[in-house]
Amino acid sequence: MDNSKPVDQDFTKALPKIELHAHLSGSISRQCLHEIWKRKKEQTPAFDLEDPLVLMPPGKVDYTLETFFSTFSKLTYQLCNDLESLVYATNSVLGDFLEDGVVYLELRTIPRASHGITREEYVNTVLDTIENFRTKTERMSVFLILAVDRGSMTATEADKIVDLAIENKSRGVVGVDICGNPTKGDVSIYKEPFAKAKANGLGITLHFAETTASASASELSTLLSFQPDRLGHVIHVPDEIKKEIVRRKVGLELCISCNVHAKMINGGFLDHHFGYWRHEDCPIVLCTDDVGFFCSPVSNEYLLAAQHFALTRTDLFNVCMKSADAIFAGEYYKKRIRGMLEEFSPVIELEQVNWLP
Ligand SMILES: CNc1ncnc2c1ncn2[C@@H]1O[C@H](COP(=O)(O)O)[C@@H](O)[C@H]1O
Repeated sequence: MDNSKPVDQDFTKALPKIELHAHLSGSISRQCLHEIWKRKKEQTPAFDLEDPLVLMPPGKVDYTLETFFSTFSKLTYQLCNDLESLVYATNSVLGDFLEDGVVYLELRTIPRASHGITREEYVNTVLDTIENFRTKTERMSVFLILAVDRGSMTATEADKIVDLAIENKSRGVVGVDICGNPTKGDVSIYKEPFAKAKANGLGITLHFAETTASASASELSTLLSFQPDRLGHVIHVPDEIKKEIVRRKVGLELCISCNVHAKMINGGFLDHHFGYWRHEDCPIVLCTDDVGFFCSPVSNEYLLAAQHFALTRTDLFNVCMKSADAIFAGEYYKKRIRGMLEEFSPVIELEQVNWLP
């Protein structure tokens, strides 16, 4: 790898990347939300919601956790509340990741029941859309993680989500997650459903220590007792727990732009804990979290990491190589990602980057 060449957007876009922590509804672009809004407005002129491009003006990324969570209920979920919109949004999100040079995606979503749509229909629709997408391109492999919303779900509801995940393993559901507003809920109620998920061979990823409110010693040790394969965010982590995470070599899904813009960390990009974790022996996966809000695609997360932590092309390449260890889909896909990276390495030297299908 020629490190005399700078890390630029062309490089980070062409690099075969993986994304493991993208929330479906948070990844919908403003333009796509606008298109869904326009269609609804045409079908029902009395549809009483302001244009997403007004509610989420282009360039706005300063969502605090409070404004962030309320935007889903006030806007996104008002638009993606029918199966046609869900298909449209899912296709748009998949296309955006492909276009950004992602070669392996584990998308996550909370199966929401709404307006006559059951959780089963929601999951089936997303899986149908993914299956249809697979027929159009082989470049990007796509899998699904089903998420439990700690802000609203009971243990029985979490159990139902885990059952749905188990039932749909053969269709590409690879894991389960606990997400939602970290200032709400008691994660210990999900112990049994997550034990069932583990026993049935699903990957476990958990939102972990996102805020001080969700970083008490008891919450973190409860979450670690679920035997997670990966952790998301890992911000407010005491030293003893950091040691345990390293001992277990847990995969870490780090979301630099989200954490900086939402003020989940103190300080700016340079202060992000990527700077700490990159020296530890855990696979690190740079992730977008919610690119629809923070407007930083995966390629830009790699660029930011390079710019703020003085990383070379080889460093980024190595982050990608190691990140493959953290995927849920198994050895075949790990080899596939590593093979794509190996193929990419000489291509970059010759500056013949031409991977789009
Ligand atoms: C700071 N980052 C985050 N922390 C915690 N939960 C998050 C999140 N970003 C997104 N979500 C969760 O994912 C849902 C949207 O996608 P789906 O409707 O499931 O596709 C949000 O409602 C929220 O519960």
